[in-house]
Amino acid sequence: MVSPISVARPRTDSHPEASATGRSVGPVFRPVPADAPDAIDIRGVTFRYGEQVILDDVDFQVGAREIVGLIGPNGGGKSTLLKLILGLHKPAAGCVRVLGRTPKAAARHIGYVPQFANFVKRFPIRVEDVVLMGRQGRRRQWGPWPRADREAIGAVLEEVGISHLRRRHIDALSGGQLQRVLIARALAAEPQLLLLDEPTASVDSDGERSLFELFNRLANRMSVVVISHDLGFISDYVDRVACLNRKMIVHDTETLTAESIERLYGENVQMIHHHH
Ligand SMILES: Nc1ncnc2c1ncn2[C@@H]1O[C@H](COP(=O)(O)OP(=O)(O)OP(=O)(O)O)[C@@H](O)[C@H]1O
Repeated sequence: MVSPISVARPRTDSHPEASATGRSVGPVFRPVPADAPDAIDIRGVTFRYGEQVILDDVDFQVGAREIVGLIGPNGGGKSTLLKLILGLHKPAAGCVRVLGRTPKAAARHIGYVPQFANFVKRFPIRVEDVVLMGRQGRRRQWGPWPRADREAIGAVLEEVGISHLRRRHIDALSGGQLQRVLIARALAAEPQLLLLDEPTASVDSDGERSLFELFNRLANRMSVVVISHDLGFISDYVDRVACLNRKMIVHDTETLTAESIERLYGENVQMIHHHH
């Protein structure tokens, strides 16, 4: 018999006023309008670096307030797919729509947490300065940050659990703390769609669980796509798992099994390690 990896996808922070969709009520819960566009609608997308086909006729949809895990072997094209959603790459064929618009038009409503290895720590700046950077796209004038922005990031720091680090310089942070700072920076933009590229790569397993709980909570008010190599965690906290290895296969987590993953990739995704 084939055993499912997980069937439990509880929403954290559940509340008696949970909506008809079964979603729990988060801090700034608003019902999903019936006509809300998909957060991501990718159809027939092909992308190449030179001659190398990285994405081959990929379809991928993510609904409003859905949380989707994106898995697949190293080099399978996961980061490339996020870059297409961000409008940093253009497809050779097919169509990418984000929040009902072109990626470029949607960009300021997308929060992006890049792979940790890409972040240079040696800037002489504090946590709050990094997080305030996330407000830049909403800014109307230069000069000191208005009080409203400082208050907004106070709420974000609290939500991400790093209020106590607000005045700390970033080169004094642990990997897990810095990861939370980057998540807070993305949330400071008040995104409708949050993209996270391996946000738990440098975090221990307690930290990883608490980050996945946070992502699950955030999906009460935004759509979330999280890349991870850790199937055990991911399947506990997401609505669906999408498997990408040049081609895309999307599962409901209730039908995803270790055997089906192995069949698709010829190996256990949990055993794939990152080499950055
Ligand atoms: N700028 C680039 N120029 C050429 N090839 C690239 C470039 N960036 C990535 N690639 C190649 O594209 C393929 C897909 O890379 P991508 O980073 O999207 O994979 P991934 O699934 O995110 O992998 P990982 O799990 O290792 O992060 C890889 O073969 C990679 O070497």
